[in-house]
Amino acid sequence: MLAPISCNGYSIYFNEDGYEKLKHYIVERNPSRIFILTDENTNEHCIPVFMGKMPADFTAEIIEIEAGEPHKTIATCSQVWQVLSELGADRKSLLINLGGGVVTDLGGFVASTFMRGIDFVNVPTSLLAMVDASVGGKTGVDLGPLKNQVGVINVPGILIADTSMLMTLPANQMRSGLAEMLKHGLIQDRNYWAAFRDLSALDMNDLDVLIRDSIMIKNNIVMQDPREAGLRKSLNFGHTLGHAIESYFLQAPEKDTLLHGEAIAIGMILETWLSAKTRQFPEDTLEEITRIILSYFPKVTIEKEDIAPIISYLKYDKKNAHGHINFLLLKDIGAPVIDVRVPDDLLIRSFSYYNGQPQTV
Ligand SMILES: O=C(O)C(=O)C[C@@H](O)[C@H](O)[C@H](O)COP(=O)(O)O
Repeated sequence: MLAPISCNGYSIYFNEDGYEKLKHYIVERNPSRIFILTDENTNEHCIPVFMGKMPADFTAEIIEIEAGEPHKTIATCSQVWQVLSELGADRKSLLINLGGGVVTDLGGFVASTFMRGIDFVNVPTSLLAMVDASVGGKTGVDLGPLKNQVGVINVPGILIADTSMLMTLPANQMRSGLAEMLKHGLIQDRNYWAAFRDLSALDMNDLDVLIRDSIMIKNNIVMQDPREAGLRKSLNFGHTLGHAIESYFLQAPEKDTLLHGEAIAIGMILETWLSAKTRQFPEDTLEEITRIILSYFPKVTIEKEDIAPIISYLKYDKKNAHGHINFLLLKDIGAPVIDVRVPDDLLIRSFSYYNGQPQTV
């Protein structure tokens, strides 16, 4: 059994232990009504798993939203607030967010604002939500293509990380979560990063431990800096350019949208290159990181004419201050440097580096 992880004001429980703790939590809090927020995919694949692990007399109203990043909007929140209201939710209601990062981000925000705040519980069902999105208290929605522009920091009552939820997850969604796990190694722990050099050498039991360790890396950072005054910015490695790329692909009609982790994988290559150019990050380690990331994430075509509009999205990054774009770069693996300014010509050249790398299968 994996031991629980103690966070700021709540705990993360693993697998079967999580459902036992949820049962106690419900008895203790005695909510007047229980609602489960889900999307069409998790309603089909994960609600049956969840219900199968709860007592036979457990009842809840299911609220389903449309799946995918384009639905992580204030309009979807309005619909959920409306349904909660129509179904008679009150301040003692409990919202269980059962889904990937869109459901846990949006559901956390809906719960934090409905009647000025009701209890919520996170049951992440994607790898990305399990190791990253549902941990640490960032909740919110996008503003058009701009990522997570509206939200609050607020934590769930408890979080269940049940790795059996991942059994039905498509391979591209598993890869998307892997990007955040790679990030946790790069910003904090060389040994953790090394575990991903050869994924074929790992089995399902290793995955449970890697997920637990990933959550621990993130949680250690969040505990020290819950409101992102400094250290927590390291969790944004790969996200300055990664979010800009994700936003650009979200709104470009001729482009297929990228999953969050797919965009962050590109962002990590670009930002490691910038680290080598501005912070003496070792060139041989840059080459290794690029090779490993590209072995998991096939090259994405970024044309010359895409680069300027991508860079223009950087002005919306939440780490910006006083009109400056602040990058999180690395001196080495496990040695983040916050608030680095990077000249525009280097930004453009970082894309040439990415585009010049050999294609992987
Ligand atoms: O929890 C954090 O802090 C992070 O930055 C983790 C990121 O991986 C995550 O994607 C987060 O939602 C992005 O945060 P944002 O503040 O850049 O929207």
